[in-house]
Amino acid sequence: MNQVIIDDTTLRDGEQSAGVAFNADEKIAIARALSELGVQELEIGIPSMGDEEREVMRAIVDLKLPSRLLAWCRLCDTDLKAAYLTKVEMVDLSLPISDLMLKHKLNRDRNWALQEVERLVTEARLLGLEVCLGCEDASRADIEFIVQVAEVAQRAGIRRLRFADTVGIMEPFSMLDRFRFLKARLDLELEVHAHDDFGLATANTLAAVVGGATHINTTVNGLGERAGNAALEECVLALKNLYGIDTGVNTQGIPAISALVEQASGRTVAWQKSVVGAGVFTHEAGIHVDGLLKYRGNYEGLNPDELGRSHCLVLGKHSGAHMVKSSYNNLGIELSDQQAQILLGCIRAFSTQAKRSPEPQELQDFYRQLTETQASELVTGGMA
Ligand SMILES: CC(=O)SCCNC(=O)CCNC(=O)[C@H](O)C(C)(C)COP(=O)(O)OP(=O)(O)OC[C@H]1O[C@@H](n2cnc3c(N)ncnc32)[C@H](O)[C@@H]1OP(=O)(O)O
Ligand SMILES: O=C(O)CCC(=O)C(=O)O
Repeated sequence: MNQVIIDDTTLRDGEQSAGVAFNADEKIAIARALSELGVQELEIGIPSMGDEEREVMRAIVDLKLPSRLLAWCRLCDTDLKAAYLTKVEMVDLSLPISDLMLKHKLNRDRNWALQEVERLVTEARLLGLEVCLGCEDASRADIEFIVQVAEVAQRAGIRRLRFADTVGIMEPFSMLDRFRFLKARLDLELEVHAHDDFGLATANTLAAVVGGATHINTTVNGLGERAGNAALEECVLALKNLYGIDTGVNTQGIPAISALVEQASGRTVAWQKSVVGAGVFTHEAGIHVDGLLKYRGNYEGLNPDELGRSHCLVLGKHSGAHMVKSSYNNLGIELSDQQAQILLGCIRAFSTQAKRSPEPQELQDFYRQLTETQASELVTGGMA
């Protein structure tokens, strides 16, 4: 299995999520945190956005982080010159490569694309910049034309080709085919950039890796245009656990960076969001909790220890007697089987009505009511 380098684009495509705007301090903090986490490459912004953006990018460059820093550029002189001013090491020079976008976005044709790629890659190399050729809308492009452009670009000095599923329409089997094809035809680093419009960004990214991608674009919490990009946390954990690929990312630091980006972006992470959601290691269902109490491995696909997190077992409508006994045990109360069944009924009724788990004090109250009822029944029975 090939090695995989993460080129995280939280600070570029992540910030493109409508309504998200990081300030300078937030951009710098996120760049620093990603680098400390072990992410090897960071796409830190779009220099052509103006002086302010360039200044922040330059400030990130000045941090001298161990990660390689990239800038995103359109295929034009102004963007390239703006990128040069930031002193980043590498640019992603983006060509809308489908006939659809060449015609309907740029009003250009394939010949123009080939000439401009050759000219601008040459210029970038003369400026001392490493180049990734970004193929925007690659999923709707003629793959033979992608190869033709890549060959021209390679002669001009690119080291990498980015295949962007700009509108998020790929599915894993087609992505696998495309990357196998590109890998067979090109001797270049290959990068995948996936969007989550159909919920397949991570699956498509993994498929690209199997097909030969050497680099993957990710964003923290899956932030990004529309439905977002492939989530850093999902890709890292899936590559590690399902494919045996270590990306060099310290998984223990993932919850903290997720919280940092959640806060800076103003985009709340869903409770059940894989890996980083607050509830993804919380269990209520009786059969699962019983299984976990007996042996964690029974219901553990992803080990929360990898993230410095732990399982959380809660009482609710779907609980079973084992969890009821265990919860009361934690309060120093030993329940009989019969008591556990009665209290389970109380807990179910409470959770359905209150839409939450009972607090320890409420469990104590249920128990007190139960024992008082049992005592009075004993007395009544004795008097009868
Ligand atoms: C798929 C992606 O995610 S691509 C990245 C998208 N990100 C962003 O757009 C966020 C930041 N963008 C911006 O700040 C601005 O759009 C800027 C500074 C880049 C450009 O701003 P403006 O010059 O005002 O142009 P505007 O955004 O309205 O239009 C885009 C122009 O770029 C052209 N363009 C778009 N992509 C490319 C490309 N890859 N290469 C060359 N030209 C391109 C469009 O055709 C249009 O040019 P036109 O004026 O000749 O029709
Ligand atoms: O061309 C690229 O670098 C990819 C740009 C992008 O963000 C996309 O196509 O979704």
